[in-house]
Amino acid sequence: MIEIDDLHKRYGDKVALDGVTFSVRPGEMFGFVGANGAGKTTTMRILMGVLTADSGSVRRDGKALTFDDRRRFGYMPEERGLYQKMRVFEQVEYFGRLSGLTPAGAKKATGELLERLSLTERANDAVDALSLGNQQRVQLAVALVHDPEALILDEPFSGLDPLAVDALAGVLAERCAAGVPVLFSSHQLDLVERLCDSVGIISAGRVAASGTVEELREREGRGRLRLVVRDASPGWTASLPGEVVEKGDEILVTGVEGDGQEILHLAVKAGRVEHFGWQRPTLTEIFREAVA
Ligand SMILES: Nc1ncnc2c1ncn2[C@@H]1O[C@H](COP(=O)(O)OP(=O)(O)OP(=O)(O)O)[C@@H](O)[C@H]1O
Repeated sequence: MIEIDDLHKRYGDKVALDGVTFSVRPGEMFGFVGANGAGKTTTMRILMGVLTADSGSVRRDGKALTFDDRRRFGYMPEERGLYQKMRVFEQVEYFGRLSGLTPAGAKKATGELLERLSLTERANDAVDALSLGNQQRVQLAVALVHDPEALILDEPFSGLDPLAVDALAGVLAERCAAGVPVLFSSHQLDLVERLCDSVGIISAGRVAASGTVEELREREGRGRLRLVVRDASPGWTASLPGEVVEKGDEILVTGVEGDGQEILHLAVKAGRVEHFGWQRPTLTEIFREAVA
């Protein structure tokens, strides 16, 4: 288990982190989301030892992370960091060797990953001859080549086409299934919702909400009813409690207390109830609420 505990970090007068706490379990895919400047990169840099925190700690199974632990992690930094003139195969293999693989092991792992990320045909091209999306794939191969014990990826999906997104999602899911904790940041909330077991929403240097996607939807969705009432008598919604938004026959009521039976009763009296149910928010709606 990777534990991030009460991290504080200032850059001069600017408070970047104001008590960030969350954890990522083995085999868990954790999506780290937040507005620009919320503190995601700073948190991941501290986790990887690129930056030091003013206070707080980063632990693995209760023990402070060491240089050796981090060497066995796969990291994709925001600033990236490939040798632009080096060929793709050579580069991934080189990083594999740096992370402790044998020459034969590095060669084998590089070949497999390039195949997986559809880069085999570009294996002998220099990185600067590749499109940005393909450079991103190489960066991912570098993070993955040594079969890391944990993955810390800063916006790994940005700039990837849908096929590359699927390929990466498949690789990450496999690593998770093998028990590896995976933490990645992203602004693509639909993707985070689809892929992640858990999510942390960071806002102004604090974790505004965290938990499994299901927990968040359950928690934040309480009190939101959606109804579809056909042929209703005009103006019937005026007596509904809570905040009411109407779109034709569809009615969304928020701030509902109790089990909503009173609302159902009024709806049945007013017209033909075609739908009545609690509405669970999307991650985007939860995000908007959490960072508001
Ligand atoms: N080297 C630095 N010097 C001064 N301020 C910094 C530095 N790095 C980050 N900050 C500030 O710290 C805050 C957190 O930045 P950080 O890069 O961690 O956010 P982020 O959530 O990763 O944002 P984004 O989604 O835009 O990548 C921001 O206000 C940013 O301007």
